[in-house]
Amino acid sequence: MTSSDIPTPDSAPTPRGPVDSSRVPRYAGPATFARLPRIDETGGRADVAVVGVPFDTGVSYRPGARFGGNAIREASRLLRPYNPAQDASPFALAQVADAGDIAVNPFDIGEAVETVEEAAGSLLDSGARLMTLGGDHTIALPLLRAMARKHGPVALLHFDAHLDTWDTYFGAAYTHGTPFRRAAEEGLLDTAALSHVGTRGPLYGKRDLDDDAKMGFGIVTSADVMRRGVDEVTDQLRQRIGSRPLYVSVDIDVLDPAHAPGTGTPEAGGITSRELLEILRGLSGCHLVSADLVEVAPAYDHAEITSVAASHTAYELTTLMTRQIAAARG
Ligand SMILES: N=C(N)NCCCC(=O)O
Ligand SMILES: [Zn+2]
Ligand SMILES: [Zn+2]
Repeated sequence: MTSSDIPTPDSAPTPRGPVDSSRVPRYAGPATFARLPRIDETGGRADVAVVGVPFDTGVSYRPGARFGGNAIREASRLLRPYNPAQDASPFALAQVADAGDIAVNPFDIGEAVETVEEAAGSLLDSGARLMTLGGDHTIALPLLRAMARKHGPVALLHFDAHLDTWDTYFGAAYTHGTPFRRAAEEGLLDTAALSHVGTRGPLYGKRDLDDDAKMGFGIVTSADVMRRGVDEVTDQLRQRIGSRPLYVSVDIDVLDPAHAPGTGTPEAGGITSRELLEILRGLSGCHLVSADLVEVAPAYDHAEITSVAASHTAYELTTLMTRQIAAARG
């Protein structure tokens, strides 16, 4: 590549947008996220790559999140191109493309983790930010490894019913309950800006909380969101994050089972989809480098409740990223 090949802010081509649902019925044709082009249809170019990771070998309870990405793509057919809550047309601001699925080994967690890290790394190297659709929460570890390689230690905003900072399950280090302990041990996280949001439910012991706090995490429980309200909570999170590179990881079980029944380890007393979407919208000043959305298990879903909530969550995250990309281009 010569220097003249390096895209400059002014030379960014007009993004190729989604299929127009006023001309082609939205239920027609194969599903990509939000009916966006596949990455091979944009010449391999994506400012934001939506990528699936069909993997659920790391779960401790109900399996099925390997089907999450495609369920979210199906539910995302109903999304529309203008996002009034953020006053933005995300798919016109930057190229968002569906990069398909990372083909990971379902029988070897260690190999799967390596494959995700490599594939995520090459998408990041191509200049894309990632909107990853899981898959179970194990995949956050290789994603964070790829992020840290590019950005250094990142701020983490983790929406989940669970801490996911446990040590091992049955002696296994790589599971969906342990990604953030591994990430902390490996120095992938900026310990001054780590937050869980929406945690609740029984733990193994008080020590779980002590260990978690030692890693640097602050906690906003689902009850805190209810008592203090979305605006106050979001202000506090934003202050903590500041201008650091931010990675957002959303486990769909952060939502109450009434809002997300289709997941493997549901816990009563969660936040609403309205609260989740509003907190995300409040992050518009933050430097969001990539995000994941995990633990959608469509076999336990009803009427696509969970995958619709997930598709809207990914839409808000994608909007945040495209707004920042467009603002940086000026
Ligand atoms: N990451 C999710 N969804 N769940 C973790 C639950 C771990 C456990 O069974 O204790
Ligand atoms: Zn969870
Ligand atoms: Zn989780």
